[in-house]
Amino acid sequence: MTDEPLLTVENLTTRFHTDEGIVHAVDGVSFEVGRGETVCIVGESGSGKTVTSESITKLIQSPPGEIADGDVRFDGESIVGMSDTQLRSVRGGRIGHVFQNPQDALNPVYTAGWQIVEAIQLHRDLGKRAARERAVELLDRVGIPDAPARFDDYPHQFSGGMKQRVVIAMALASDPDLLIADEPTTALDVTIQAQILWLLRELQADFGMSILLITHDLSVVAEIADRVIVMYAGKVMEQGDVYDVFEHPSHPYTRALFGCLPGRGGSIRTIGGSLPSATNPPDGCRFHPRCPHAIDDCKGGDQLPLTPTERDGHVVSCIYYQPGYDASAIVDGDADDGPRGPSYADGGQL
Ligand SMILES: Nc1ncnc2c1ncn2[C@@H]1O[C@H](COP(=O)(O)OP(=O)(O)OP(=O)(O)O)[C@@H](O)[C@H]1O
Ligand code: NI
Repeated sequence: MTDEPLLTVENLTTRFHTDEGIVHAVDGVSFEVGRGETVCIVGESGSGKTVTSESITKLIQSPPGEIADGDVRFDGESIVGMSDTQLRSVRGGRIGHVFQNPQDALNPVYTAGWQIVEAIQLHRDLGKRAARERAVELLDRVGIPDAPARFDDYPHQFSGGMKQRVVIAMALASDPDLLIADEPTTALDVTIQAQILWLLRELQADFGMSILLITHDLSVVAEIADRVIVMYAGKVMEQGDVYDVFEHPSHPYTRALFGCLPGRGGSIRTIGGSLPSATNPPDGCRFHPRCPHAIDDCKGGDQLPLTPTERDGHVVSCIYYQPGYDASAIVDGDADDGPRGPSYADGGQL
């Protein structure tokens, strides 16, 4: 064991080769997830959140996908260089993955209990009886009432929310060190969504695992994240401690996303205009065509590297935070809960 973070993603670059050209889905993304830490990725639809999370365990289908550059290190080992056999023991083993739609993760012809037993036995040398006991324990732990009786039920006998709980139990079956959850609640009713996210938070506290969570629900982010990564058009725009990002959203994009939070709740806001073309992204800052603060200097060169703000670990990729520029132009004059106004409401649809 070292002080190294559990997960280190460095300059991750994932592309898709399509008839329309090369889709630059994830372009030089770097971040870390510490041990026992919960990190949330937020950003509009299409910004590269899923591709980032699926690149971590090389779930990207190739072709058309390709991890063109960068490295992913998990507990000190490079995943990018792993063989398929090594990868299989990491996936669903030390890294659990919960996808958006529980339907896809469960096999309709096997009972819920059987599927969890299988997930347990895949990674642990447990006899049938012990694995069954553990499966019932897990079903109970994820909040399935009357778990011993529900063990023999088939997926269709569970409601959507209960199904997602079963999927989470499956992901926990191998005692993962990292749980990746990609919008685990989008397919569910609003009230159930909150319950599932609270469950994740409780499980994180119990199991001590790290969580990488992708969600559109900013009230959830505020509640459960330790750190937040804001992505836009394949790039990280801002990253920092959850309090810093919520109290001092610094990139104009983050400020736009957070802009219409009723109180501190709400979802990712719809911003005027749309994401740039993924095959032909703009030069300069990827957000400049939609940014009310854009100046000529934002329009050329590469996306700026993430530069520190005055808060520890809070970094932002925006020219206003570079020496010689004045960040107060972005932050001052906006309402406390972020920018509003015509420049963000030009009627564009996402
Ligand atoms: N198999 C694929 N082939 C071509 N392009 C793809 C493929 N998968 C993803 N992309 C593209 O990669 C970019 C990033 O997609 P991604 O699914 O990561 O976005 P996201 O942030 O997860 O969005 P959402 O919030 O809608 O889930 C998009 O431009 C998308 O169209
Ligand atoms: Ni996604």
